[in-house]
Amino acid sequence: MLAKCLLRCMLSRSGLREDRAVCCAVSASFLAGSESRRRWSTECPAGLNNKTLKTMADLPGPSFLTSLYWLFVKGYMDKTHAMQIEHKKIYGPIWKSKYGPLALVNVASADLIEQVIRQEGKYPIRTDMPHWREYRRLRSHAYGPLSELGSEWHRIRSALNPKMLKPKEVSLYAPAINKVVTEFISKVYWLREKDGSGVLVKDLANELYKFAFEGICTVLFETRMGCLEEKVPEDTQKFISAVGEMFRLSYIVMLFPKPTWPYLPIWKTFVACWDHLFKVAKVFIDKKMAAIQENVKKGEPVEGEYLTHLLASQKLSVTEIYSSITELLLGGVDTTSNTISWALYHLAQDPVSQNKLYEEVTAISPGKQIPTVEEIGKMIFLKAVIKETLRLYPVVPGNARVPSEKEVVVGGYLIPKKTLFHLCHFAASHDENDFPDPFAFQPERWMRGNEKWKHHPFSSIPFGFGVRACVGRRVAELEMYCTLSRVRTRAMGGGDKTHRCKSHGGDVGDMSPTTFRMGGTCGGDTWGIIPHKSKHTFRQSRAEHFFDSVFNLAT
Ligand code: HEM
Repeated sequence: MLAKCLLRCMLSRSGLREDRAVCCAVSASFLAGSESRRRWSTECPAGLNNKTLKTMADLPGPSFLTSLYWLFVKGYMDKTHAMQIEHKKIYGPIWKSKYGPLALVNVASADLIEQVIRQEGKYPIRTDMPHWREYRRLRSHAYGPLSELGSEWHRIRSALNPKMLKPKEVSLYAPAINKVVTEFISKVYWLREKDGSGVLVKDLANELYKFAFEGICTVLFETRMGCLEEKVPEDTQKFISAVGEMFRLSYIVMLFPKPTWPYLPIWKTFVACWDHLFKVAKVFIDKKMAAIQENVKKGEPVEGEYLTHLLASQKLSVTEIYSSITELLLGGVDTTSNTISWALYHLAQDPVSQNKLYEEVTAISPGKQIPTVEEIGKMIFLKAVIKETLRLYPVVPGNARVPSEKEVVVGGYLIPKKTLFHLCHFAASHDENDFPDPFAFQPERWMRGNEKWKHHPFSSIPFGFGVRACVGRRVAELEMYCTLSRVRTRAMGGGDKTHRCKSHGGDVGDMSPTTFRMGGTCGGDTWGIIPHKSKHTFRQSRAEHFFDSVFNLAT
């Protein structure tokens, strides 16, 4: 049982954001796929048959005790993404990890990740999420896109997808998202003025969580939550904290056998977090339903975007809508926000890229105007900055798949069905064969025509791939593009004068009236990414690192 718990814990660590949905990250042309890519979905590779294939028993990998040693003695427990790279060096791109009687197969190269995904079946499964499902059973809630499985999952996704994934539909959210961005920028100015130094925004990560939550609520409910106001409504601030706490406890709950859960104090807190998440979502959904009923009573047309459309389509029951919306809200809190934090952090460190972005944005969308969706579409470098940020700091550093329909062939090994595959995205997106100097921030890698652009299409798939990929991808991208294209920072001091790390001392260089510094206590209680000058790491514990990046607002 301990073994089973540890296994779940490992996956939860590395694949935490596996609990959060994703969309297809690869272009339509690639989705079409070449013959050589397709062959993996149906048959063994040429020249191999079941007799020449190796089996699970032939896979290299650490023993149970060795795994424990890595986690607890070598200290990789809270940085399993880094362990992916170390294990790949030792065992190669495919290895098994044993946890007592259980074994999982790790794949850590782009081509092997592709092979697994192409054989994932009609209704891909990440993991069975027993603790999330148990909560829903306890409260008689329905399952949502993150927690549902099989054909029922497919039915839910079919209802949620259209207004989330079709670029034309998603572009309709731009004006609403831009209003939130405008408020965010004003808030940054206000916080900067309010601070004694006149330049520092102390807790940027938290400001971005609030911004992202406001953004997703605007899309789903067409209602403002007031997250960016001076005094944040208690329920919404609590929602943000509950997301972090729920993910933190998710990981701990899985350390214990299921029969013990009802007796654990942390299970009670875990349940309380979910109760709050469901409660907040329900209040907003009920308000929207009442407004629709009112319109119907008055004989007025029922108009609106995401939730209105979902309710009107009647494809999901009301309880399914409660659960689906709750799970969508979860995906909107610390995904885009952490990515924006990291992007800003790197731009602050890299005046050349910062200026390149500034030049691109101001050339395509001159003046102070808000870039249109069409203009954003032309901002190639802006998109490269986000892609590079997600390559370096994938929101989901390790995902999972359980091929449930039939045995699969991966890397010349015949693997029985229902085997748990750990997709080591962090190792793949830091492979120097695909990305030379893999830890360096180089947005140019993503510019077509650049020699460095040549990488395997599965080497960095931050939103996943295929039918189970992130449902929020298009909304997330729009939100990140709108934000970065409007913060419009321009490096003025040049060199290292444009950024100093408070934790490491040193002054902050030139302080023009258009300069602001952004500090952050990072990650909070969530599996956050801590932007910090000298310590890029994924941390779970609350940390007080400041990243004091200096920006010169060129508004
Ligand atoms: C930077 C932003 C984001 C990233 C990098 C990201 C990444 C991911 C990834 C990797 C997955 C798993 C995909 C798979 O297993 O193949 C996922 C799933 C999911 N994401 Fe996102 N996500 C982001 C933002 C969002 C947002 C804003 C929402 C809410 C609108 C969202 C909602 C979901 C949901 C509901 C799932 C589960 C989908 C399913 O299982 O069918 N995500 N996401």
